[in-house]
Amino acid sequence: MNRRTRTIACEDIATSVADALQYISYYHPPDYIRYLSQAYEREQSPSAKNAIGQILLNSRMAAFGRRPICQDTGLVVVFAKVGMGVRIKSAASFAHLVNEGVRRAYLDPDNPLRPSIVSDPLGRRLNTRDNTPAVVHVELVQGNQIEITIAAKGGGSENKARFTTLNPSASVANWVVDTVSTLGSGWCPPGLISVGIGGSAEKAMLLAKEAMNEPIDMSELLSRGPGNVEEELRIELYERINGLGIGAQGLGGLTTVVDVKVASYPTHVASKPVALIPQCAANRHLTFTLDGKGPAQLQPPDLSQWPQIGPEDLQTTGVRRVNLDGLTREETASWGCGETLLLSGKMLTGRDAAHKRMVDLIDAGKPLPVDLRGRVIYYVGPVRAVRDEVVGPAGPTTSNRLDNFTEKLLAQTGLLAMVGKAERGPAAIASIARYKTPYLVAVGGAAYLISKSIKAARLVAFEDLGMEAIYEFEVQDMPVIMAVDVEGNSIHNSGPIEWRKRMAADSIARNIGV
Ligand SMILES: O=C(O)C[C@H](O)C(=O)O
Repeated sequence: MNRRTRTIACEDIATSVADALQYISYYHPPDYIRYLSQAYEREQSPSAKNAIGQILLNSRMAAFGRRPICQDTGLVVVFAKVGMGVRIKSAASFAHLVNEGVRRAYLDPDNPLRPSIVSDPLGRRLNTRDNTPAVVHVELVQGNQIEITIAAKGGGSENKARFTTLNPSASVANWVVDTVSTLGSGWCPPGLISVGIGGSAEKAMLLAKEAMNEPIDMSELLSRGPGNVEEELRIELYERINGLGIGAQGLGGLTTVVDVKVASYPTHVASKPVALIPQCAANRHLTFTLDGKGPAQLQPPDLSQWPQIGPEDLQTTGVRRVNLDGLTREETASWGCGETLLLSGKMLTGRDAAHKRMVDLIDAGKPLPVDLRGRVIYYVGPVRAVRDEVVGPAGPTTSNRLDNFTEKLLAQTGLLAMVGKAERGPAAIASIARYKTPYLVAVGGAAYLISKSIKAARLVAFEDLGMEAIYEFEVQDMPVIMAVDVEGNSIHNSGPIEWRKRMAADSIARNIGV
């Protein structure tokens, strides 16, 4: 190893961070694509297969179009290992240099990313407008280089992070499996579950967060067999989590995780801290090294490794075409759980902040700025449009964050249907059944593909909310799956149960040699 002190220019850090964030906004890691392609081939649940197919097609389109894989372009998380033989030529802090890179990447005019960070999280929750600040972890290590692992972590999967301190004798595997079974699918499976064990509370979380960026190698591990207790746990968790039958987008199916990561660290004799963090289908991370010779040189991945899935492969039989202009309650009542619909016509958008404002207006007895009667609402916060786009990537956001507003909105407005992502909670399902207002899902992680079915976008209300404002979209053949029907039946309840049973029956059949 070269032990001379090396000087690294501040510009190299900012430029490399900006380039890396642009790169991961449109290039999935090839290992994830390889594993997801295998999951697509293997999948037997039609809805889950369709969802994985959409994620793969979206990935290829994003890579060629150099536009974000997902509308949630993430919270930037950096793990920097700074060699003690490095001198950084800068009057500013390391975090400041990273944030300069973040700012440039998110405001890049060719591929603007969605600023999703709010300051004053307890109070006014004001968007910082350039996605700063990043979360930066720095470790001093031997050597004279800086190794930076950078990730853009989606909010939906981050929301499902969990932590516990177990008794030293308790089973980590049981806690992880029980916890994953309660997470629902807002974390956008198929992805990864990463587990950190030991250290202290914050150390366990960091272990899990860092481990999820390691290469995906579950097939290799399964064929060579475990070499230590961490690897034994990885295999057990991989099999048991997939055995839950959650499947892609929680629709029920064979693949919930393509890998499980486990990292551990010595801990107190009385303790067993355990952290769990899911990684969603918008799996975005990259590691690069700076050695004083300029910014990192990032080579595009070999896109021939991306499967050639086209829209024609995603048409399932019996797709129902729906005209949103002139939609009636009789028609929405005929939609059955699990059916694929292609929506055309006008729909409104609205997510967290717009829902809060609308319900505040209802509570204050004031009129809403837009009439929701007879309309369909899509829970989305898109990326800003560029060039000839009418809207940037525009995938669904997690619907159950809006459950608290649902009863009031359905009772007061005459809304006809809702489109979002993942399961609804019991109270929202009861409201859906009470007001006969079904709930549909679009595929989380297929945002660029979905944006291509949006033919026009018009700002309608709450402009100051930025990407959270209410728009009217005109869509053509936007693919969605019926998730909760007007009787309150939910595919997110029935799908996983069905696939869990099928997998259990299959493994019984295998064990008795049928
Ligand atoms: O913020 C979003 O657009 C989506 C969010 O990441 C979510 O998964 O709910």
